[in-house]
Amino acid sequence: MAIIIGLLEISIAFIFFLVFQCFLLHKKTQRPFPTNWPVLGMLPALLHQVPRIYDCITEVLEAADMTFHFKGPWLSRTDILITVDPANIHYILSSNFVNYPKGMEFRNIFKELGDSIFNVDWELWEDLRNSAHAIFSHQEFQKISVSTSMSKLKQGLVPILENAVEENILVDLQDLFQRFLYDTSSILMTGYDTECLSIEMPKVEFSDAVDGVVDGLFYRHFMPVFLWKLQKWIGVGVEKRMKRGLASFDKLFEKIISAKREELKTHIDSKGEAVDVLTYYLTMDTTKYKHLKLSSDKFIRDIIFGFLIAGRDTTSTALTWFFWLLSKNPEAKTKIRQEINEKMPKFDSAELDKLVYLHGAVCETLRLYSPVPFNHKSPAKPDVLPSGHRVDENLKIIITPYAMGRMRSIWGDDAEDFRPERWITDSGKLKHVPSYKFLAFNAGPRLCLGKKLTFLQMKTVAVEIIRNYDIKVVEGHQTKPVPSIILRMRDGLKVSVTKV
Ligand code: HEM
Repeated sequence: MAIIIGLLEISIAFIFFLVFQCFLLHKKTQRPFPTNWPVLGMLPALLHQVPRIYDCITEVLEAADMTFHFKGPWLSRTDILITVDPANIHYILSSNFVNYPKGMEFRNIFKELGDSIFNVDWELWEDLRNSAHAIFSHQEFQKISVSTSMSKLKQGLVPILENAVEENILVDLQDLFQRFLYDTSSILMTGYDTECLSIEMPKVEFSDAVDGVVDGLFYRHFMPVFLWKLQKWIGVGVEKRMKRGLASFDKLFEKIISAKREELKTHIDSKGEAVDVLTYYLTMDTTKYKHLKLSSDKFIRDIIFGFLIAGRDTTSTALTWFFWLLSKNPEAKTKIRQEINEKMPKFDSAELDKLVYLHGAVCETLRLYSPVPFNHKSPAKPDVLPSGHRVDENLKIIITPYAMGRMRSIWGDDAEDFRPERWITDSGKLKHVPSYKFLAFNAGPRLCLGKKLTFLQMKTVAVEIIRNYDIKVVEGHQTKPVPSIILRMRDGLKVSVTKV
Protein backbone atom coordinates (compact mmCIF):
# COMPACT_ATOMS: atom_id res chain seq x y z
CA MET A 1 0.00 0.00 0.00
CA ALA A 2 2.80 2.39 1.00
CA ILE A 3 4.50 1.66 -2.33
CA ILE A 4 1.24 2.46 -4.23
CA ILE A 5 0.81 5.75 -2.30
CA GLY A 6 4.45 6.58 -2.94
CA LEU A 7 4.07 5.90 -6.68
CA LEU A 8 0.87 7.97 -6.73
CA GLU A 9 2.65 10.89 -5.04
CA ILE A 10 5.54 10.67 -7.50
CA SER A 11 3.08 10.55 -10.44
CA ILE A 12 1.16 13.59 -9.16
CA ALA A 13 4.40 15.47 -8.59
CA PHE A 14 5.54 14.54 -12.08
CA ILE A 15 2.23 15.70 -13.63
CA PHE A 16 2.50 19.00 -11.73
CA PHE A 17 6.06 19.33 -12.94
CA LEU A 18 4.97 18.79 -16.57
CA VAL A 19 2.06 21.24 -16.27
CA PHE A 20 4.34 23.82 -14.67
CA GLN A 21 6.93 23.40 -17.44
CA CYS A 22 4.21 23.72 -20.11
CA PHE A 23 2.96 26.84 -18.38
CA LEU A 24 6.44 28.33 -18.27
CA LEU A 25 7.05 27.44 -21.89
CA HIS A 26 3.69 28.91 -22.83
CA LYS A 27 4.56 32.11 -20.95
CA LYS A 28 7.91 32.37 -22.70
CA THR A 29 6.54 31.87 -26.21
CA GLN A 30 3.14 33.41 -25.58
CA ARG A 31 2.02 36.22 -27.82
CA PRO A 32 0.44 39.06 -25.84
CA PHE A 33 -3.16 38.08 -26.61
CA PRO A 34 -5.74 38.17 -23.81
CA THR A 35 -7.25 34.83 -22.80
CA ASN A 36 -10.77 34.28 -24.13
CA TRP A 37 -12.63 32.76 -21.14
CA PRO A 38 -16.00 31.01 -21.43
CA VAL A 39 -18.85 33.44 -20.57
CA LEU A 40 -16.55 36.35 -19.62
CA GLY A 41 -14.67 36.51 -22.90
CA MET A 42 -11.57 38.72 -22.75
CA LEU A 43 -13.04 41.18 -20.24
CA PRO A 44 -10.98 39.94 -17.23
CA ALA A 45 -7.73 40.48 -19.15
CA LEU A 46 -8.89 43.90 -20.23
CA LEU A 47 -9.85 44.98 -16.72
CA HIS A 48 -6.52 43.69 -15.44
CA GLN A 49 -4.72 45.79 -18.07
CA VAL A 50 -6.70 49.04 -17.67
CA PRO A 51 -3.80 50.94 -16.00
CA ARG A 52 -1.62 50.25 -19.05
CA ILE A 53 -4.39 49.94 -21.58
CA TYR A 54 -2.73 51.98 -24.34
CA ASP A 55 0.52 50.00 -24.34
CA CYS A 56 -1.31 46.71 -23.95
CA ILE A 57 -3.41 47.40 -27.05
CA THR A 58 -0.29 48.48 -28.93
CA GLU A 59 1.48 45.19 -28.10
CA VAL A 60 -1.55 43.12 -29.09
CA LEU A 61 -1.95 44.96 -32.39
CA GLU A 62 1.73 44.68 -33.25
CA ALA A 63 1.56 40.91 -32.71
CA ALA A 64 -1.79 40.56 -34.50
CA ASP A 65 -0.71 42.22 -37.74
CA MET A 66 -2.55 45.45 -36.85
CA THR A 67 -6.11 44.12 -36.47
CA PHE A 68 -7.48 42.24 -33.46
CA HIS A 69 -10.93 40.90 -32.59
CA PHE A 70 -11.67 41.51 -28.90
CA LYS A 71 -14.32 39.13 -27.55
CA GLY A 72 -16.56 40.63 -24.87
CA PRO A 73 -18.67 38.62 -22.40
CA TRP A 74 -21.34 36.42 -24.00
CA LEU A 75 -24.51 38.29 -25.01
CA SER A 76 -23.09 41.62 -23.81
CA ARG A 77 -22.60 43.01 -27.34
CA THR A 78 -19.13 44.24 -26.49
CA ASP A 79 -17.22 42.49 -29.25
CA ILE A 80 -14.80 45.00 -30.74
CA LEU A 81 -12.62 44.94 -33.82
CA ILE A 82 -9.55 47.01 -33.03
CA THR A 83 -7.58 48.08 -36.07
CA VAL A 84 -4.66 50.33 -37.02
CA ASP A 85 -4.09 48.86 -40.46
CA PRO A 86 -3.69 51.92 -42.76
CA ALA A 87 -5.64 50.18 -45.54
CA ASN A 88 -8.58 49.61 -43.17
CA ILE A 89 -8.33 53.14 -41.80
CA HIS A 90 -8.38 54.69 -45.25
CA TYR A 91 -11.33 52.50 -46.20
CA ILE A 92 -13.36 53.24 -43.04
CA LEU A 93 -12.62 56.96 -42.68
CA SER A 94 -12.42 57.98 -46.34
CA SER A 95 -13.24 55.74 -49.29
CA ASN A 96 -16.22 53.96 -47.68
CA PHE A 97 -17.07 56.73 -45.19
CA VAL A 98 -20.86 56.47 -45.77
CA ASN A 99 -20.94 52.94 -44.38
CA TYR A 100 -19.13 53.92 -41.19
CA PRO A 101 -21.11 56.44 -39.16
CA LYS A 102 -20.48 56.89 -35.44
CA GLY A 103 -23.62 54.78 -34.98
CA MET A 104 -26.20 54.34 -32.23
CA GLU A 105 -23.83 52.59 -29.84
CA PHE A 106 -21.49 55.59 -29.93
CA ARG A 107 -24.39 57.98 -29.48
CA ASN A 108 -25.51 55.95 -26.49
CA ILE A 109 -22.07 56.04 -24.87
CA PHE A 110 -21.63 59.75 -25.57
CA LYS A 111 -25.26 60.60 -24.78
CA GLU A 112 -24.21 63.34 -22.38
CA LEU A 113 -22.54 65.26 -25.22
CA GLY A 114 -26.00 65.47 -26.82
CA ASP A 115 -25.95 66.92 -30.32
CA SER A 116 -22.30 67.99 -30.30
CA ILE A 117 -20.54 67.57 -33.65
CA PHE A 118 -18.59 64.55 -32.32
CA ASN A 119 -21.74 62.67 -31.57
CA VAL A 120 -23.96 62.96 -34.61
CA ASP A 121 -24.17 61.57 -38.12
CA TRP A 122 -25.80 62.27 -41.45
CA GLU A 123 -27.62 65.59 -42.18
CA LEU A 124 -27.23 67.06 -38.71
CA TRP A 125 -23.50 66.35 -38.79
CA GLU A 126 -23.25 67.92 -42.28
CA ASP A 127 -24.93 71.12 -41.09
CA LEU A 128 -22.77 71.25 -37.97
CA ARG A 129 -19.63 70.54 -39.96
CA ASN A 130 -20.37 73.16 -42.65
CA SER A 131 -21.37 75.82 -40.15
CA ALA A 132 -18.35 75.14 -37.91
CA HIS A 133 -16.02 75.10 -40.91
CA ALA A 134 -17.37 78.51 -41.99
CA ILE A 135 -16.48 80.13 -38.66
CA PHE A 136 -13.19 78.31 -38.03
CA SER A 137 -11.86 79.23 -41.48
CA HIS A 138 -13.11 82.84 -41.31
CA GLN A 139 -10.20 85.28 -41.55
CA GLU A 140 -11.50 87.39 -38.67
CA PHE A 141 -11.79 84.31 -36.41
CA GLN A 142 -8.24 83.27 -37.26
CA LYS A 143 -6.93 86.76 -36.46
CA ILE A 144 -8.72 86.68 -33.12
CA SER A 145 -7.25 83.21 -32.44
CA VAL A 146 -3.74 84.60 -32.88
CA SER A 147 -4.32 87.75 -30.82
CA THR A 148 -6.07 85.82 -28.03
CA SER A 149 -3.27 83.26 -27.79
CA MET A 150 -0.63 86.00 -27.80
CA SER A 151 -2.26 88.11 -25.11
CA LYS A 152 -2.94 85.11 -22.83
CA LEU A 153 0.62 84.03 -23.30
CA LYS A 154 2.11 87.41 -22.44
CA GLN A 155 -0.34 88.40 -19.72
CA GLY A 156 -1.12 85.00 -18.24
CA LEU A 157 1.44 82.27 -18.87
CA VAL A 158 4.65 84.32 -18.87
CA PRO A 159 3.99 86.07 -15.52
CA ILE A 160 3.38 82.65 -13.90
CA LEU A 161 6.65 81.30 -15.31
CA GLU A 162 8.49 84.46 -14.23
CA ASN A 163 7.05 84.07 -10.76
CA ALA A 164 8.15 80.42 -10.67
CA VAL A 165 11.70 81.50 -11.61
CA GLU A 166 11.85 84.30 -9.04
CA GLU A 167 10.29 82.36 -6.19
CA ASN A 168 11.99 79.11 -7.18
CA ILE A 169 8.71 77.18 -7.06
CA LEU A 170 7.64 74.08 -8.96
CA VAL A 171 4.80 74.31 -11.43
CA ASP A 172 2.50 71.70 -12.90
CA LEU A 173 2.83 72.33 -16.64
CA GLN A 174 -0.26 70.28 -17.47
CA ASP A 175 -2.39 72.38 -15.14
CA LEU A 176 -0.87 75.54 -16.59
CA PHE A 177 -1.58 74.51 -20.19
CA GLN A 178 -5.12 73.45 -19.33
CA ARG A 179 -5.73 76.86 -17.80
CA PHE A 180 -4.16 78.59 -20.81
CA LEU A 181 -6.28 76.59 -23.24
CA TYR A 182 -9.41 76.88 -21.14
CA ASP A 183 -9.14 80.69 -21.10
CA THR A 184 -8.29 80.99 -24.80
CA SER A 185 -10.92 78.40 -25.90
CA SER A 186 -13.51 80.04 -23.71
CA ILE A 187 -12.81 83.47 -25.24
CA LEU A 188 -12.95 82.04 -28.77
CA MET A 189 -16.01 79.86 -28.16
CA THR A 190 -18.12 82.06 -25.86
CA GLY A 191 -16.53 85.50 -25.79
CA TYR A 192 -15.98 85.25 -22.01
CA ASP A 193 -12.61 85.10 -20.32
CA THR A 194 -12.68 82.54 -17.53
CA GLU A 195 -9.47 84.00 -16.06
CA CYS A 196 -8.13 80.69 -14.79
CA LEU A 197 -4.60 81.57 -15.77
CA SER A 198 -3.37 83.78 -12.97
CA ILE A 199 -0.68 83.50 -10.31
CA GLU A 200 -3.38 82.82 -7.70
CA MET A 201 -4.32 79.63 -9.62
CA PRO A 202 -8.04 79.80 -8.81
CA LYS A 203 -9.94 76.53 -8.51
CA VAL A 204 -11.39 75.60 -11.91
CA GLU A 205 -14.70 73.89 -11.43
CA PHE A 206 -15.11 73.25 -15.15
CA SER A 207 -11.81 71.40 -15.25
CA ASP A 208 -12.82 68.80 -12.65
CA ALA A 209 -16.20 68.52 -14.34
CA VAL A 210 -14.70 67.78 -17.76
CA ASP A 211 -12.18 65.29 -16.34
CA GLY A 212 -15.04 63.43 -14.65
CA VAL A 213 -17.00 63.27 -17.90
CA VAL A 214 -14.17 62.17 -20.21
CA ASP A 215 -12.93 59.46 -17.80
CA GLY A 216 -16.46 58.08 -17.41
CA LEU A 217 -16.95 57.98 -21.18
CA PHE A 218 -13.81 55.87 -21.55
CA TYR A 219 -15.09 53.06 -19.28
CA ARG A 220 -18.38 52.91 -21.14
CA HIS A 221 -16.52 51.74 -24.27
CA PHE A 222 -15.48 48.47 -22.66
CA MET A 223 -18.17 47.83 -20.05
CA PRO A 224 -21.28 45.83 -20.94
CA VAL A 225 -24.06 48.40 -21.47
CA PHE A 226 -26.28 46.99 -18.69
CA LEU A 227 -23.40 47.38 -16.21
CA TRP A 228 -22.62 51.04 -16.79
CA LYS A 229 -26.32 51.84 -17.05
CA LEU A 230 -26.83 50.14 -13.69
CA GLN A 231 -23.93 52.14 -12.20
CA LYS A 232 -25.44 55.31 -13.61
CA TRP A 233 -28.85 54.47 -12.21
CA ILE A 234 -27.50 53.68 -8.73
CA GLY A 235 -25.10 56.64 -8.97
CA VAL A 236 -21.77 55.01 -8.09
CA GLY A 237 -18.14 55.05 -9.31
CA VAL A 238 -17.15 56.87 -12.47
CA GLU A 239 -20.81 57.36 -13.37
CA LYS A 240 -21.38 59.32 -10.15
CA ARG A 241 -18.38 61.56 -10.89
CA MET A 242 -19.60 62.07 -14.43
CA LYS A 243 -23.09 63.06 -13.28
CA ARG A 244 -21.65 65.59 -10.82
CA GLY A 245 -19.39 67.02 -13.57
CA LEU A 246 -22.27 67.41 -16.00
CA ALA A 247 -24.48 69.10 -13.44
CA SER A 248 -21.79 71.67 -12.72
CA PHE A 249 -21.15 72.24 -16.42
CA ASP A 250 -24.86 72.66 -17.19
CA LYS A 251 -25.24 75.23 -14.41
CA LEU A 252 -22.29 77.22 -15.71
CA PHE A 253 -23.49 77.06 -19.27
CA GLU A 254 -27.04 78.06 -18.51
CA LYS A 255 -25.63 81.31 -17.12
CA ILE A 256 -23.34 81.93 -20.11
CA ILE A 257 -26.04 81.36 -22.74
CA SER A 258 -28.65 83.50 -21.05
CA ALA A 259 -26.13 86.31 -20.44
CA LYS A 260 -25.12 86.18 -24.10
CA ARG A 261 -28.74 86.23 -25.27
CA GLU A 262 -29.34 89.31 -23.07
CA GLU A 263 -26.18 90.98 -24.37
CA LEU A 264 -27.19 90.35 -27.97
CA LYS A 265 -30.59 91.96 -27.45
CA THR A 266 -28.86 95.27 -26.88
CA HIS A 267 -25.74 94.87 -28.98
CA ILE A 268 -25.18 93.02 -32.21
CA ASP A 269 -21.81 93.46 -33.85
CA SER A 270 -22.31 96.28 -36.36
CA LYS A 271 -20.33 94.58 -39.14
CA GLY A 272 -22.46 91.46 -38.69
CA GLU A 273 -19.26 89.40 -38.24
CA ALA A 274 -19.11 86.81 -35.54
CA VAL A 275 -16.47 87.43 -32.91
CA ASP A 276 -16.97 84.21 -30.98
CA VAL A 277 -18.57 80.89 -31.81
CA LEU A 278 -21.50 81.29 -29.41
CA THR A 279 -22.45 84.67 -30.91
CA TYR A 280 -22.05 83.18 -34.36
CA TYR A 281 -24.59 80.42 -33.66
CA LEU A 282 -26.99 82.66 -31.74
CA THR A 283 -27.13 85.25 -34.52
CA MET A 284 -27.02 82.85 -37.46
CA ASP A 285 -29.61 82.99 -40.23
CA THR A 286 -31.68 80.00 -39.11
CA THR A 287 -32.83 79.17 -42.63
CA LYS A 288 -29.26 78.50 -43.75
CA TYR A 289 -28.80 75.20 -41.93
CA LYS A 290 -32.18 73.57 -41.53
CA HIS A 291 -31.11 70.79 -39.14
CA LEU A 292 -29.68 73.12 -36.49
CA LYS A 293 -32.13 73.79 -33.62
CA LEU A 294 -30.66 77.15 -32.74
CA SER A 295 -33.54 78.41 -30.63
CA SER A 296 -32.88 75.62 -28.11
CA ASP A 297 -30.43 76.45 -25.31
CA LYS A 298 -29.78 72.74 -24.86
CA PHE A 299 -28.74 72.42 -28.52
CA ILE A 300 -26.44 75.46 -28.23
CA ARG A 301 -24.98 74.00 -25.02
CA ASP A 302 -24.19 70.75 -26.82
CA ILE A 303 -22.39 72.50 -29.67
CA ILE A 304 -20.26 74.69 -27.42
CA PHE A 305 -19.55 71.91 -24.89
CA GLY A 306 -18.09 69.80 -27.73
CA PHE A 307 -15.90 72.64 -29.00
CA LEU A 308 -14.66 73.49 -25.51
CA ILE A 309 -13.58 69.90 -24.84
CA ALA A 310 -12.04 69.75 -28.33
CA GLY A 311 -10.12 72.96 -27.82
CA ARG A 312 -8.92 72.71 -24.25
CA ASP A 313 -8.03 69.15 -23.44
CA THR A 314 -6.49 68.00 -26.68
CA THR A 315 -4.06 70.88 -27.16
CA SER A 316 -3.09 71.14 -23.49
CA THR A 317 -2.40 67.39 -23.45
CA ALA A 318 -0.27 67.67 -26.58
CA LEU A 319 1.74 70.57 -25.12
CA THR A 320 2.35 68.67 -21.89
CA TRP A 321 3.72 65.58 -23.68
CA PHE A 322 5.73 67.86 -25.98
CA PHE A 323 7.65 69.43 -23.08
CA TRP A 324 8.09 66.06 -21.42
CA LEU A 325 9.56 64.61 -24.64
CA LEU A 326 11.92 67.58 -24.95
CA SER A 327 13.11 66.99 -21.39
CA LYS A 328 13.94 63.40 -22.41
CA ASN A 329 15.56 64.55 -25.68
CA PRO A 330 17.67 67.63 -24.81
CA GLU A 331 19.46 67.60 -28.18
CA ALA A 332 16.09 68.15 -29.92
CA LYS A 333 15.36 71.07 -27.58
CA THR A 334 18.75 72.63 -28.44
CA LYS A 335 18.02 72.31 -32.16
CA ILE A 336 14.61 73.96 -31.76
CA ARG A 337 16.15 76.81 -29.78
CA GLN A 338 18.80 77.34 -32.46
CA GLU A 339 16.15 77.31 -35.17
CA ILE A 340 14.04 79.89 -33.32
CA ASN A 341 17.01 82.20 -32.71
CA GLU A 342 18.17 81.97 -36.33
CA LYS A 343 14.87 82.08 -38.19
CA MET A 344 12.62 84.08 -35.88
CA PRO A 345 14.58 86.56 -33.75
CA LYS A 346 11.30 88.41 -33.25
CA PHE A 347 8.00 86.52 -32.92
CA ASP A 348 5.75 86.68 -35.97
CA SER A 349 2.87 84.22 -36.21
CA ALA A 350 2.85 84.56 -40.01
CA GLU A 351 6.42 83.20 -40.09
CA LEU A 352 5.82 80.10 -37.96
CA ASP A 353 6.02 77.84 -41.03
CA LYS A 354 9.73 78.61 -41.26
CA LEU A 355 10.32 76.59 -38.09
CA VAL A 356 10.46 73.22 -39.81
CA TYR A 357 12.28 71.34 -37.03
CA LEU A 358 9.79 72.63 -34.45
CA HIS A 359 6.96 71.46 -36.69
CA GLY A 360 8.57 68.02 -36.90
CA ALA A 361 8.87 67.91 -33.10
CA VAL A 362 5.18 68.79 -32.68
CA CYS A 363 4.15 66.10 -35.19
CA GLU A 364 6.40 63.59 -33.45
CA THR A 365 4.67 64.36 -30.14
CA LEU A 366 1.24 63.92 -31.70
CA ARG A 367 2.36 60.63 -33.28
CA LEU A 368 3.66 59.15 -30.01
CA TYR A 369 1.09 60.69 -27.65
CA SER A 370 -2.00 61.21 -29.73
CA PRO A 371 -4.26 63.27 -27.41
CA VAL A 372 -7.36 61.44 -28.71
CA PRO A 373 -6.17 57.85 -28.27
CA PHE A 374 -9.34 56.11 -29.57
CA ASN A 375 -11.93 56.63 -32.26
CA HIS A 376 -15.07 54.56 -32.58
CA LYS A 377 -17.13 53.48 -35.62
CA SER A 378 -20.00 51.10 -36.44
CA PRO A 379 -20.75 49.71 -39.89
CA ALA A 380 -24.22 50.64 -41.16
CA LYS A 381 -24.22 47.48 -43.32
CA PRO A 382 -22.14 44.28 -43.13
CA ASP A 383 -18.86 44.65 -44.96
CA VAL A 384 -15.42 43.13 -45.45
CA LEU A 385 -12.41 45.30 -44.60
CA PRO A 386 -9.32 45.39 -46.85
CA SER A 387 -7.56 43.23 -44.21
CA GLY A 388 -10.17 40.52 -44.91
CA HIS A 389 -12.03 40.92 -41.57
CA ARG A 390 -15.81 40.64 -41.79
CA VAL A 391 -17.75 43.31 -39.89
CA ASP A 392 -21.47 43.42 -39.22
CA GLU A 393 -23.80 46.04 -37.72
CA ASN A 394 -23.32 44.75 -34.17
CA LEU A 395 -19.58 45.05 -34.21
CA LYS A 396 -17.90 48.07 -32.70
CA ILE A 397 -14.76 49.16 -34.56
CA ILE A 398 -12.12 50.95 -32.55
CA ILE A 399 -9.30 52.76 -34.28
CA THR A 400 -6.46 53.80 -32.03
CA PRO A 401 -4.13 56.60 -33.17
CA TYR A 402 -1.96 56.00 -30.07
CA ALA A 403 -1.15 52.43 -31.12
CA MET A 404 -0.94 53.39 -34.77
CA GLY A 405 1.75 55.96 -34.00
CA ARG A 406 3.90 53.20 -32.48
CA MET A 407 3.55 50.40 -35.05
CA ARG A 408 6.98 49.31 -36.26
CA SER A 409 5.34 47.99 -39.41
CA ILE A 410 4.27 51.57 -40.21
CA TRP A 411 7.03 53.78 -38.78
CA GLY A 412 10.04 51.43 -38.84
CA ASP A 413 12.11 49.84 -36.09
CA ASP A 414 12.67 53.20 -34.40
CA ALA A 415 8.90 53.77 -34.03
CA GLU A 416 9.29 54.23 -30.26
CA ASP A 417 11.94 56.95 -30.64
CA PHE A 418 11.29 60.69 -30.69
CA ARG A 419 12.84 61.82 -33.97
CA PRO A 420 11.61 65.15 -35.41
CA GLU A 421 13.89 64.45 -38.44
CA ARG A 422 11.34 61.80 -39.49
CA TRP A 423 9.14 64.64 -40.74
CA ILE A 424 11.79 66.47 -42.75
CA THR A 425 13.01 65.74 -46.30
CA ASP A 426 16.68 65.73 -47.32
CA SER A 427 16.19 69.20 -48.77
CA GLY A 428 14.95 70.50 -45.41
CA LYS A 429 11.24 70.70 -46.29
CA LEU A 430 8.34 69.15 -44.43
CA LYS A 431 7.44 65.61 -45.50
CA HIS A 432 3.82 64.95 -46.38
CA VAL A 433 2.46 62.04 -44.36
CA PRO A 434 -1.10 60.95 -45.29
CA SER A 435 -3.66 61.43 -42.52
CA TYR A 436 -4.69 57.73 -42.57
CA LYS A 437 -1.14 57.00 -41.38
CA PHE A 438 -0.62 60.00 -39.06
CA LEU A 439 -4.01 59.78 -37.45
CA ALA A 440 -3.86 62.26 -34.54
CA PHE A 441 -6.37 64.58 -36.23
CA ASN A 442 -8.52 61.82 -37.74
CA ALA A 443 -8.86 61.50 -41.52
CA GLY A 444 -11.38 61.85 -44.34
CA PRO A 445 -14.53 63.99 -44.18
CA ARG A 446 -14.35 64.11 -40.35
CA LEU A 447 -10.81 65.46 -40.23
CA CYS A 448 -10.32 67.70 -37.19
CA LEU A 449 -11.46 71.26 -37.79
CA GLY A 450 -9.01 72.65 -35.25
CA LYS A 451 -5.81 71.27 -36.80
CA LYS A 452 -4.52 74.62 -38.01
CA LEU A 453 -5.41 76.34 -34.75
CA THR A 454 -3.64 73.59 -32.80
CA PHE A 455 -0.35 74.00 -34.67
CA LEU A 456 -0.60 77.75 -34.28
CA GLN A 457 -1.20 77.56 -30.52
CA MET A 458 1.37 74.86 -29.85
CA LYS A 459 4.12 76.58 -31.82
CA THR A 460 3.35 79.99 -30.32
CA VAL A 461 3.66 78.61 -26.78
CA ALA A 462 6.72 76.51 -27.68
CA VAL A 463 8.59 79.47 -29.19
CA GLU A 464 7.99 81.69 -26.16
CA ILE A 465 8.95 79.06 -23.60
CA ILE A 466 11.91 77.44 -25.37
CA ARG A 467 13.47 80.78 -26.27
CA ASN A 468 13.33 82.10 -22.70
CA TYR A 469 13.18 79.25 -20.21
CA ASP A 470 14.72 75.94 -19.30
CA ILE A 471 12.14 73.46 -18.13
CA LYS A 472 13.32 70.55 -15.97
CA VAL A 473 11.00 67.71 -15.00
CA VAL A 474 11.19 66.94 -11.27
CA GLU A 475 13.39 63.89 -10.63
CA GLY A 476 11.32 60.72 -10.20
CA HIS A 477 8.07 62.31 -11.39
CA GLN A 478 5.84 59.56 -12.83
CA THR A 479 4.28 60.31 -16.20
CA LYS A 480 1.50 57.82 -16.74
CA PRO A 481 -1.49 58.54 -18.98
CA VAL A 482 -4.95 58.28 -17.41
CA PRO A 483 -7.19 55.63 -19.03
CA SER A 484 -9.58 58.09 -20.63
CA ILE A 485 -10.76 59.38 -23.97
CA ILE A 486 -8.11 62.13 -23.72
CA LEU A 487 -4.51 61.14 -23.03
CA ARG A 488 -3.74 63.53 -20.18
CA MET A 489 -1.07 62.72 -17.58
CA ARG A 490 -2.40 61.13 -14.41
CA ASP A 491 -0.27 63.20 -12.01
CA GLY A 492 0.29 66.28 -14.16
CA LEU A 493 3.84 67.32 -15.09
CA LYS A 494 5.79 68.84 -12.20
CA VAL A 495 8.70 70.98 -13.42
CA SER A 496 11.18 73.58 -12.25
CA VAL A 497 11.75 76.66 -14.39
CA THR A 498 14.91 78.71 -14.87
CA LYS A 499 15.81 81.53 -17.26
CA VAL A 500 17.96 80.72 -20.30
C1 HEM B 1 -3.96 68.52 -30.31
C2 HEM B 1 -5.14 69.03 -30.65
C3 HEM B 1 -6.24 68.28 -31.31
C4 HEM B 1 -6.33 66.96 -31.65
C5 HEM B 1 -5.31 65.86 -31.44
C6 HEM B 1 -7.63 66.76 -32.24
C7 HEM B 1 -8.09 65.54 -32.71
C8 HEM B 1 -9.32 65.34 -33.27
C9 HEM B 1 -9.85 64.05 -33.65
C10 HEM B 1 -9.14 62.71 -33.47
C11 HEM B 1 -11.07 64.25 -34.17
C12 HEM B 1 -12.06 63.19 -34.64
C13 HEM B 1 -12.97 62.89 -33.47
C14 HEM B 1 -14.09 61.97 -33.79
O1 HEM B 1 -14.45 61.76 -34.95
O2 HEM B 1 -14.68 61.45 -32.82
C15 HEM B 1 -11.32 65.67 -34.13
C16 HEM B 1 -12.45 66.24 -34.58
C17 HEM B 1 -12.73 67.56 -34.40
N1 HEM B 1 -11.92 68.52 -33.84
FE1 HEM B 1 -10.06 68.27 -33.16
N2 HEM B 1 -8.30 67.94 -32.25
C18 HEM B 1 -7.49 68.90 -31.69
C19 HEM B 1 -7.78 70.22 -31.49
C20 HEM B 1 -8.94 70.81 -31.87
C21 HEM B 1 -9.26 72.19 -31.66
C22 HEM B 1 -8.33 73.23 -31.01
C23 HEM B 1 -10.49 72.38 -32.16
C24 HEM B 1 -11.26 73.65 -32.19
C25 HEM B 1 -11.99 74.05 -31.26
C26 HEM B 1 -10.95 71.12 -32.70
C27 HEM B 1 -12.17 70.91 -33.30
C28 HEM B 1 -12.60 69.70 -33.81
C29 HEM B 1 -13.92 69.50 -34.39
C30 HEM B 1 -15.00 70.55 -34.54
C31 HEM B 1 -14.00 68.16 -34.77
C32 HEM B 1 -15.19 67.42 -35.35
C33 HEM B 1 -15.03 67.13 -36.81
C34 HEM B 1 -16.19 66.33 -37.34
O3 HEM B 1 -16.68 65.40 -36.69
O4 HEM B 1 -16.61 66.65 -38.45
N3 HEM B 1 -9.98 70.18 -32.51
N4 HEM B 1 -10.24 66.31 -33.59
